[in-house]
Amino acid sequence: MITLTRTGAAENVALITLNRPTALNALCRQLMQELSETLLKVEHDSTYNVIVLTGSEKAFAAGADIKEMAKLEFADVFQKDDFFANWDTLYHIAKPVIAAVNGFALGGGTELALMCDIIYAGENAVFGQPEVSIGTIPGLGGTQRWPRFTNKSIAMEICLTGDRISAHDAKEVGLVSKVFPTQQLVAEAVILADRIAKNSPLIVKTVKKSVGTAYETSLNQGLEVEKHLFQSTFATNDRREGMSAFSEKRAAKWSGN
Ligand SMILES: C/C=C/C(=O)SCCNC(=O)CCNC(=O)[C@H](O)C(C)(C)COP(=O)(O)OP(=O)(O)OC[C@H]1O[C@@H](n2cnc3c(N)ncnc32)[C@H](O)[C@@H]1OP(=O)(O)O
Repeated sequence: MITLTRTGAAENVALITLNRPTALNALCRQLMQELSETLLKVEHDSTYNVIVLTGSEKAFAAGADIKEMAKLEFADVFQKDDFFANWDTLYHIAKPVIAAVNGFALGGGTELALMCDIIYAGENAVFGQPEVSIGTIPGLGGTQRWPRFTNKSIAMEICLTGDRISAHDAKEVGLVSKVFPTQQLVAEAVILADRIAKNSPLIVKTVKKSVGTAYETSLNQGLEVEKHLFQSTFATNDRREGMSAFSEKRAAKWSGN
């Protein structure tokens, strides 16, 4: 249900594709287990620097698997076994993750994209949180990340109505950073991944940690974390190399330490 392809100019971009076409990439347990395993494999393989997560042209993911969920009771999801085990692996990956979203990204599909660091959308992308229309609520971060990434009014409207929004509307409200023709989307996401992958993986990881802190703390706490992370780069060879290379007018050669 998941394919992993090595790509990018330097072959250091992991293209992870959700591949369950018969159910529009609905996020069943097996798919999420495989996704989690693939993400951890890439995370621990130093030959990969950046991850691009995508689906098909028709669907990034049509949400959690409703047919699987329909059989569950409260005790199943709360106590007996954690229905969301492994679902947030994506959010804890230290390497940058770019979501390349074409087609339906509904419910858990939108929430999966919201766990990524950057969202690029194809012109046919559709985002939304339709859980309210099937008697439940977003459970993978939708009610928390929409207000942080857009604003309260947009978040409430999306989550209370279940309405879908287009790629261009998603860009307008700040959910996605760029919109591309559907067929170019993945290539554009890989070009972006290449630009990130040209930098030191060590420093890229530090940048991700610092920006991510802005969504977890107060401004003052975040500024304190940023200051310490900035200072910590002065203990790295890559910081020395980057500044020397600038002065010597040459390309930096990163050692990753
Ligand atoms: C914490 C997270 C919670 C959640 O995420 S709750 C789920 C939120 N998502 C949704 O409510 C969306 C459900 N899906 C749909 O509304 C529609 O699909 C679409 C609008 C996305 C596409 O409609 P169309 O193009 O007509 O395709 P089709 O015939 O409905 O779907 C093709 C096959 O895919 C299965 N499928 C689609 N979405 C899901 C899903 N979320 N869970 C389980 N199966 C799904 C269908 O049932 C069907 O299968 P078959 O051909 O066997 O009838």
